[in-house]
Amino acid sequence: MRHAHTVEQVRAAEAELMAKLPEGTLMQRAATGLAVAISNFLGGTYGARVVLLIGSGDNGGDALYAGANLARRGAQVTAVLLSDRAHAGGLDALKVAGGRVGSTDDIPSTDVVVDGIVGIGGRPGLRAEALAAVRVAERYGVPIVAVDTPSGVDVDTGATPEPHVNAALTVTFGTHKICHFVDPAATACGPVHLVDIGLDLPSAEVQVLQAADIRALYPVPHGESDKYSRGVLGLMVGSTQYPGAAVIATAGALAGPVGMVRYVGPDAVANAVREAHPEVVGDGRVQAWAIGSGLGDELDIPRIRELLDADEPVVLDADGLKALDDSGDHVDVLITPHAGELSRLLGVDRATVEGERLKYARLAAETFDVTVLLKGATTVIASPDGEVRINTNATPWLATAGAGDVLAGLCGALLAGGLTPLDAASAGAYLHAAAANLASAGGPTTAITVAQSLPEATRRLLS
Ligand SMILES: NC(=O)C1=CN([C@@H]2O[C@H](COP(=O)(O)OP(=O)(O)OC[C@H]3O[C@@H](n4cnc5c(N)ncnc54)[C@H](OP(=O)(O)O)[C@@H]3O)[C@@H](O)[C@H]2O)[C@@H](O)CC1
Ligand SMILES: Nc1ncnc2c1ncn2[C@@H]1O[C@H](COP(=O)(O)OP(=O)(O)O)[C@@H](O)[C@H]1O
Ligand SMILES: [K+]
Repeated sequence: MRHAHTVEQVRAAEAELMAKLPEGTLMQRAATGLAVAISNFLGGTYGARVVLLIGSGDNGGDALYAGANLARRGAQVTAVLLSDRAHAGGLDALKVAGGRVGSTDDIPSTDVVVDGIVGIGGRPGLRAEALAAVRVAERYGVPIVAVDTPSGVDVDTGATPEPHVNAALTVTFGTHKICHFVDPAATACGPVHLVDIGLDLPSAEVQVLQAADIRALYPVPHGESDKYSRGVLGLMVGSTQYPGAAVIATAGALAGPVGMVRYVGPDAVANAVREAHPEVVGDGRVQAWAIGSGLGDELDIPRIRELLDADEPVVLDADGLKALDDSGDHVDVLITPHAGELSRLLGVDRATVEGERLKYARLAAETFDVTVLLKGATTVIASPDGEVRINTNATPWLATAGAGDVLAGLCGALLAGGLTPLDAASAGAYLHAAAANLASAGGPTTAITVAQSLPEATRRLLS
């Protein structure tokens, strides 16, 4: 599991550790890890040209000491000082190692720019001088390695309301920060490399589950299992308007851990479902529901509200979201909106939701007392008790019609298999993305192919 801590948590852990260590130890650890990462990024150090963009704080200090390290190993290192103040010890170390102070004119011919403008002490946005330097790097296509965080992003929310650095690599220290996982800032980080500096941290509200975590959650059948005890899922999805949604969601459900799937809907659609999936049966007792994908004209809000109020857990998707209200106990409900659907639920415009995905996923979880799975390039999952999980392993090829129906069916199956809404959402998002990676293999794919790749993705996870 990966953890993303807040700036406040990082500062507290840093203070505690610094009190026990000789002054400067943490910065040296950070700078050494940073220098190694930059050297690996460049594929070597000797003769490489490195420009450091230096702000007024310790983020610049990290960059200067890393620059000194690289200069000692034969790199030509130039610092561009963007503020009246620069970390004095770091600047001296750079000069002693043979580095020099230069200007933005050095940027076009360098191999890499190191963004030591601001880290966790920064406010969103870039001041004029910093912005001008970053623009030169962008204009000349020079890759930027960000120190701790890409300068200009909002570290604790992942929002990017102002201009910011777009990094080819981010090297962070001690723990991940929220901006490393939550879009749009996560995209601005590029790959994130974590350097251990020995911080002792409390539990984090934001987590990214890894394969081993999902494996531990997955409901694997055992010798005593039968099709009922494995869980039965009811599907209320698709319509004569969108029969494909029913077929696709059913494919997602059957590729989950359930023993049986029941389909409830118009005869013509039920026939289409059974033609594609003969194992599907009709109405009856279930352990969970997946409701809403492609319901179109079939949307029956009173019936959906009855099911939301009943004991069985529910995945509520797409059109079904129109039945959600903020009264009643919905802790066993998982909703799976994309940003547009979440914006309608909350009465906020879509761009605002996309700009602060973590905030609005959390707000919806709190307002409706549900677990929220907010779809997108990175998926944000927020539970009503404040826990947040981010899924980061998807491919943009997954942005294809019907992919959300597969996810709703799969999450329903995981709920029917006995997982909590938070765990069902986590395992669902992870496996959905893993299946998409198999289905796509770097090229176009379809929702049905993603569903068909789920068993193999699950097999690889469990083996
Ligand atoms: N914590 C840890 O465990 C460890 C931390 N370490 C490192 O320390 C970093 C944090 O350093 P930090 O506290 O000195 O803050 P930092 O990010 O350098 O900003 C400093 C100043 O920048 C300014 N400024 C603000 N916004 C701005 C903007 N938009 N554009 C331009 N300038 C802006 C503002 O000062 P002002 O100019 O307003 O007076 C602010 O005070 C951390 O990210 C990591 O790299 C590691 O060495 C070891 C372990
Ligand atoms: N840029 C992207 N990168 C990775 N995954 C994405 C991206 N955009 C969308 N997705 C994923 O693709 C799926 C699309 O679902 P959805 O928007 O509901 O489509 P539909 O309604 O057509 O089924 C979601 O799982 C979402 O997280
Ligand atoms: K930075």
